[in-house]
Amino acid sequence: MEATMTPTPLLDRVAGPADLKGMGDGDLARLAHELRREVINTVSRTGGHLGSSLGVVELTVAIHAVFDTPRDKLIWDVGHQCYPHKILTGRREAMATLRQGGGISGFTKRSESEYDPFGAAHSSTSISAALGYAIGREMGMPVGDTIAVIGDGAITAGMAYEAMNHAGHTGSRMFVILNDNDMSIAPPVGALSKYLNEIAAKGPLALFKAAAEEFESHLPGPMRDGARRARQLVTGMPGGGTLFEELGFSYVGPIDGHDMGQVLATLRAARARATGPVLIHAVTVKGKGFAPAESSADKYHGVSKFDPLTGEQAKAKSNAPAYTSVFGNALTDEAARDPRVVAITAAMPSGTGLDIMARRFASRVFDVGIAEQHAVTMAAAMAASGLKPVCAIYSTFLQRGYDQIVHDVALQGLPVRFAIDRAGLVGQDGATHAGAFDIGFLANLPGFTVMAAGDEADLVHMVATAIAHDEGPIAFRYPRGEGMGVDLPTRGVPLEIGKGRVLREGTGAAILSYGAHLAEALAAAELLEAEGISVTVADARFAKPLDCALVDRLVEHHPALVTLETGATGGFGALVLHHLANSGGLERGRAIRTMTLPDRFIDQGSPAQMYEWAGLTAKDIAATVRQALGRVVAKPGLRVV
Ligand SMILES: Cc1ncc(C[n+]2csc(CCOP(=O)(O)OP(=O)(O)O)c2C)c(N)n1
Ligand SMILES: CC(=O)[C@@H](O)[C@H](O)COP(=O)(O)O
Ligand SMILES: [Mg+2]
Repeated sequence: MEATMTPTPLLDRVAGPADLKGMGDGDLARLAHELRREVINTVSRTGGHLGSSLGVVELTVAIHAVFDTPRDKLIWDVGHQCYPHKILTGRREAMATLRQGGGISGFTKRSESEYDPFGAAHSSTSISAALGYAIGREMGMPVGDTIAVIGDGAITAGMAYEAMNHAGHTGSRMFVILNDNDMSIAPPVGALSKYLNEIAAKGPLALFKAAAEEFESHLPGPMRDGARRARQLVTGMPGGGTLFEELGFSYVGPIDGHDMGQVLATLRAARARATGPVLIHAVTVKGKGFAPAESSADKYHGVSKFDPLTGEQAKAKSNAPAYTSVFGNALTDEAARDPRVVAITAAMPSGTGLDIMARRFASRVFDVGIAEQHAVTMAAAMAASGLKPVCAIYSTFLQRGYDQIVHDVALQGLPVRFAIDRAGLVGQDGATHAGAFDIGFLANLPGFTVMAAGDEADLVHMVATAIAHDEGPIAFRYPRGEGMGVDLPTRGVPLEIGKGRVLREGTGAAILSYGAHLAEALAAAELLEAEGISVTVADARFAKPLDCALVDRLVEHHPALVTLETGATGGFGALVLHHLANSGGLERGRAIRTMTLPDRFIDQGSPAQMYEWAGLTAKDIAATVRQALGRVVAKPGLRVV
């Protein structure tokens, strides 16, 4: 393939950032060109976050050329754009394993490289981390400069302002590079995005204020003159110019983030002169240099394997609808019936399936930007106003809104509906994106109703249940990807709160499943049946209120009970044990086992691989049942005991 055979003579000379130091500016620009091809070629074979990585190629080369990493700490916000950085920092070969089981992570990760000083994957943490390192340096730790690269999407989150507010106060020397490509995963929303567009529209180097004026004198002639003229145009602006300056930062920019000359000159000037916090505003293009990415609506934010010439992506193999679209369609149906239904996403309209509802009811879907905390509190007040808000947030990102869930929703008993996608292990995004903790952290809250969909049809019913439930907060979880392909009901019917269902009756043992691993529970029952162990499989549906009568029945009629969930310890199984301990159920002499995610973070792989590592496959479930029954089956070659 032509693209894969493109020669890379400069990149071939780069074993690490030190090799960039001897290169002239022209070579650095050529290196960026080679690096971009390399990113396209490698990601075409693995899939991953392509568009964001292509947008920071010049920035990456320039930062490593100008700064002294790893002593200087380069911190990528989210880290999904770090592929060029990985290639330049000794991981070029390892890129073939990107996001694969046993391979390198799709994000920055401290354990992976000394060039990754701070792990990421959840957004908007970089400025706090850069400030933490800067304070470390000020207190005598072996740290050089600190540089945070944050996108225009990530900088919508409150945490970025908490950090800038503090950095403006400490006055610490640090650099924030705002990578403004006018895109989040979806087009960015909000007043801030509009504001950044207005600044960018003033043209290159239009605003050089405060300490930045000092940098100006260190720029090469033509840039200096342009900057000075531009600055004169804006002098007299009240308060010194940009929002960032009001927060105590020197603002430099906007610069063209793909013009290597401009980027290098700006970074060199900033590095030479900065005494306090500096924000460099670089305007970039998401998907830069790869026409299919640049011209697509999502700028190839996240792609599967693709043809590096045409950009055509590999298609999903399954024909079953994804849980996300089942949810999106079911919610749209509910919204059509009840005008009080509104939905909220934190910058993930397509990932959550709310784009489906937005196509019919645009004014009732609210994209709040990367602002999960705000999303939850706003939803609480929407509920208080009489609306029926559905907060659709991935399990892993809901963690960020936890105090709001406790304080604003649960304590006030407000009927916010939480649609929790990406429950359980998600695959290539790895541990940072696993939906591991929501069962435990919601079911421990007084007044919360907590459900998990056993299959896609049940998800439709759970959407209906949540919409009908006005008595307090309610949540339902479901996994990433396709379901079992079961027939979907034409209309969701509210479930009886706190009632599970039995799918298969047996006498030898019982499996009580909570959530979409129901399919594995059924498969385990088949395996056991073949060995003569007849198994009851029940779907709890509710972690809270727990169907205690069902639990008691299973314990009474079976010598062994195994609970199953795709969540961490302290979740559904713990609630079952809690009930049995307090009701005397544990004294009946039954063997009880809880199957949860193990007490460790599980790195990326395919979901099937990850569940294998977690010990949650159908075979593992069957083995746990056997073990509970005292029927230990030996591995081949070993004596049966
Ligand atoms: C707390 C949190 N919420 C949501 C996400 C999902 N997410 C990952 S990247 C992204 C968009 C980031 O946009 P931007 O910072 O502009 O970077 P770009 O992709 O444009 O380079 C979002 C919403 C996340 N990683 N973390
Ligand atoms: C970087 C990030 O957080 C998102 O882009 C995430 O990778 C999306 O995950 P899904 O593919 O599951 O929507
Ligand atoms: Mg962006």
